[in-house]
Amino acid sequence: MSFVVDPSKIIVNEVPKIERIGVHSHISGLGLDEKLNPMKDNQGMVGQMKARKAAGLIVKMIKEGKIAGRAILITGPPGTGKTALAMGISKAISSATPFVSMTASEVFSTEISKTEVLTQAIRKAIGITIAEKKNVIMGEVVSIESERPSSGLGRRTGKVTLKTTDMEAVFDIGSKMVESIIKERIAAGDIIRIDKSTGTVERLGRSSMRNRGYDAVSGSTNEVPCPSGEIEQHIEIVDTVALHEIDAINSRAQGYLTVFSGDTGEIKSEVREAVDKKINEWREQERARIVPGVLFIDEVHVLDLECFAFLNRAMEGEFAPIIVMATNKDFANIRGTSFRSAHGIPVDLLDRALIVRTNSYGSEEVYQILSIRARAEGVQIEEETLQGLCKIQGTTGSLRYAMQLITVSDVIRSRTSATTVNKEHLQKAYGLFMDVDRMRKSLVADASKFISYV
Ligand SMILES: Nc1ncnc2c1ncn2[C@@H]1O[C@H](COP(=O)(O)OP(=O)(O)OP(=O)(O)O)[C@@H](O)[C@H]1O
Repeated sequence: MSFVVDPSKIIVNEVPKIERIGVHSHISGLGLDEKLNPMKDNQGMVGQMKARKAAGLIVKMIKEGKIAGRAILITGPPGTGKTALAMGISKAISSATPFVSMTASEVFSTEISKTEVLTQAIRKAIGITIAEKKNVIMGEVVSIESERPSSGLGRRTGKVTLKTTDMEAVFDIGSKMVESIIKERIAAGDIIRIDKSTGTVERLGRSSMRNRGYDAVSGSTNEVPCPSGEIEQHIEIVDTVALHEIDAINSRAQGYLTVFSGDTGEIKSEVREAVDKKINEWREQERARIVPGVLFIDEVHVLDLECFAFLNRAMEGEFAPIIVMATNKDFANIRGTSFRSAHGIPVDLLDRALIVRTNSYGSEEVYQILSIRARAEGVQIEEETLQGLCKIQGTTGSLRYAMQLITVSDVIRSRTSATTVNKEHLQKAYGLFMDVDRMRKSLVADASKFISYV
C-alpha cells in the first residue's frame, strides 16, 4: 500500500533538541562500575564515594525486591548531593519502577489530610504490572500529515504512514490521535505503537537507522530497531500503572477525570480496600505483579509525629514502597512535640532506617561538579574563570550559589560579542547577586534601616 503525499500537508515534526535544564539534569545514574564501585566522575556524579557505593547497594536490593518496607535516610550538610543521590538511585533502577519525589512540606500545604497526602504518595510509588493481549499498530513513522476541514473550523484529521522492515502502510487518524501525535512530538523516524482499542499513541524510541548522526547532538535519544513483519499485530503488552491511578479511577465521587486533572481529593478507604482485593485476585491469577517503587521525601524533618507514626505503620503494609528520606537538619524537636531527636526524627523510625551520610566537598570535586554543570547548561567558560568560580564557592561555602553564577554570567556574556564566559562576566554576576553570607553581613550593617518586628 502506498500513498502520494502532498508536501504542503506534511507536519513532520523536528525532533526536539532543547531540553529544560533542571538542577539535577546532569545526573544520569550513580556512576558505578559493574562491581558497584563508584567511579570518580561518571554519569554526572562526582565524589561522595561511600554514599554512592551505599546507594548502589540499595539499588541492587530494590532490584532484587529485598527491601520493601524499609526506610533509607540520607543525611548531610546542605548542598552535599542528597537529592542528587536520590536522583541517581531513580535513574539506576529500571524505568518500570516508580519513583515519586516530594518535599515534606507538601503534606501540610494541601486541603486534604496529612495522612491522605502520604497515602497517595505511597500508592503512587507502588506499580502494578498488568499483562494484556492487545491489537496494536506498530512501526517506524515515515510521514505524518494533517489538515483542517476546508471551512478552517473544526478539528484536524490526518494520515500517518508507518513501515516495518517488510512493509509500509497508511492509516487514517482522527483528531484525538492527531493531537496526541503533536503533543508527544512524534516525528518521522520515531518508532510508535498505537493501541487500536483506545487510540493511545506511545513513542517507543527513535529508529536506530534514522538516528545515525543525530545522537551525538542530543546524547539522550532512546534508539530502537525498526520492527519487522506485519504492522498490525496482536501482542501481549505489559503495562505498569501506579496503584494510586487505579484508586483514582475507581474513586466514584471524582471519577475518570481526576487522573488527568491531578486533583484527586480524598479517596475513601472502601475504594482502596476494593482495589487491593481486586489486585490480590489478579495476582493469584498471575495477571498482575506488584512492583514496589521508591518514595523520596526531602526535608523529612518537617514532618510531624503523626506523619512519622503513619510512615512507620505504612512500611509494614502489604504493598509498601521503599521510603528514601533526606535531611540536612542536625538535632531538632520532633515537630508538634517537645521531644528532641537527631534530625527531628523519632528514634523508632531512625532505628529501622539504613542511614547514608554525605560529606562536604573538597576543591577538586567542586571544580568537577561546576565544570559538569557548565557543560550541562551549554556554557563555555574560560579555565581561569572556572577556577575563580571555585574560589567563590570556597569563600561562600555554597555550591548552589556558584552554580547560579554560571547561568547569570552566561546571560551577561550573551549580551556581548564574547562566546566564552570570562572573568569580567563572572565579576558582574557576583556584584549583582549576593550570596547568603554577604546578605547576612549587609543586614547586620544596615539593621537600623530595615523594619524590625521585635
Ligand atoms: N556528587 C555530586 N555530583 C554531581 N552533582 C552534584 C553532586 N552533589 C551535588 N551536586 C549538585 O549540586 C547541587 C546541590 O545538590 P543537592 O540539591 O543534591 O544537595 P542537597 O544535599 O540535597 O542539599 P539540601 O540539604 O540543601 O537539600 C545540585 O545541582 C546537585 O545536582
